[in-house]
Amino acid sequence: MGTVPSALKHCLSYQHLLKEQPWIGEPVPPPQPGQESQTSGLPEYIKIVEVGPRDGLQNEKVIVPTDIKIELINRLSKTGLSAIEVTSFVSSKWVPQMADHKEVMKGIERHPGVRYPVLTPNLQGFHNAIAAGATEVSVFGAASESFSKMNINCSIEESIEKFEEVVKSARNMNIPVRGYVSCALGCPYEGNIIPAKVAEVSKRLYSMGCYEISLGDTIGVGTPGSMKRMLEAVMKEIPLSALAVHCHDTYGQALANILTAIQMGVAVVDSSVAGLGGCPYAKGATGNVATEDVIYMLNGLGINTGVNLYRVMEAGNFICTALNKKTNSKVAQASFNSGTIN
Ligand SMILES: CC(C)(COP(=O)([O-])OP(=O)([O-])OC[C@H]1O[C@@H](n2cnc3c(N)ncnc32)[C@H](O)[C@@H]1OP(=O)([O-])[O-])[C@@H](O)C(=O)NCCC(=O)NCCSC(=O)C[C@@](C)(O)CC(=O)[O-]
Repeated sequence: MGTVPSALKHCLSYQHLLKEQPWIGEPVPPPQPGQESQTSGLPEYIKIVEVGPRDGLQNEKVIVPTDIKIELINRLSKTGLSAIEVTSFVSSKWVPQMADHKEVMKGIERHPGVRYPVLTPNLQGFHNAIAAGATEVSVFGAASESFSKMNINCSIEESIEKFEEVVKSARNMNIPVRGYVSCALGCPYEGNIIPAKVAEVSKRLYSMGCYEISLGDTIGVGTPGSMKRMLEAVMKEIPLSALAVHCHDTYGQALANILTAIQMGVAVVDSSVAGLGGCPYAKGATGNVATEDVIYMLNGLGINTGVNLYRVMEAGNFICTALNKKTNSKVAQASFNSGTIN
């Protein structure tokens, strides 16, 4: 901390913040009957979908040991999160980091009230996921032809056909399917993506039976302005209650974009512990918005997430220590710098 005045050091101390402003670390209780909501027009509850174990780790150069992945998920399961994306049933030639999908899926402790979705690009991935014990899957499409080709080796149209097969099989087995639309605010190969294309792909995924559509700013180029325009287009086609946002923080806009989305009524936010992440097929894209930073912002807005910020920070500290890297969470950095978390 060097020459930082002790008063500021005190302010940065997470434990002091916790003592003095309990709303920072603890989920906000729902309003009592007759009590006015603190959120003034914003959703009262936001579901956080933790994507760290999958999106966060998939781009790590060095293969993360399976037991570390399992331990991370087990720790995240104790934070109050209700959805943790565990792994991807994709080709290990394409994404070597996810090659241990079966072992991870079988190795984790399942906590009541927590869902553990996994990515499945096609029927092969779906069957492998189910055999490993998955009870929820996600298909992942894109609003950019070039990204679709680079990421899953087929056109958007071909991907929709593969996803329909997955959704049909999943329906027969009562397995919920989530749908991703990548490049919702820009593409690493095509640049600008028009909102109408995002709306079109989202509508197709929703119509085929995906219960939730996660709109991915894959390379983190969006701004509150482009987020608003894109959501306005998508909301004409899909109920607000079925939308999620998935923001990478490459240009430092993720929290502002998320705030814009929740001001428009979106109540599901994807994020990654310690801000880990990136997509192997979106060069230069940095991690997802950090879960810690999203919870800190939502706690400050009086929005309930049910997630304990302190425990997420501990999980973040665990994975950063294991990976020997610095956290990307500003909230965790502030706390580490003040010496209260170690
Ligand atoms: C989709 C494929 C498999 C097509 O890959 P392909 O080469 O076109 O597949 P194929 O059907 O021609 O089969 C070729 C080989 O792959 C195998 N194969 C085929 N399917 C599977 C499977 N499911 N699991 C395991 N193996 C599989 C298949 O068995 C065969 O093996 P071989 O005979 O050569 O030994 C490939 O392109 C792939 O694995 N891509 C992965 C891409 C990926 O995981 N990207 C990162 C996740 S997306 C993301 O991060 C964005 C997101 C979701 O976070 C939102 C955002 O930020 O925007």
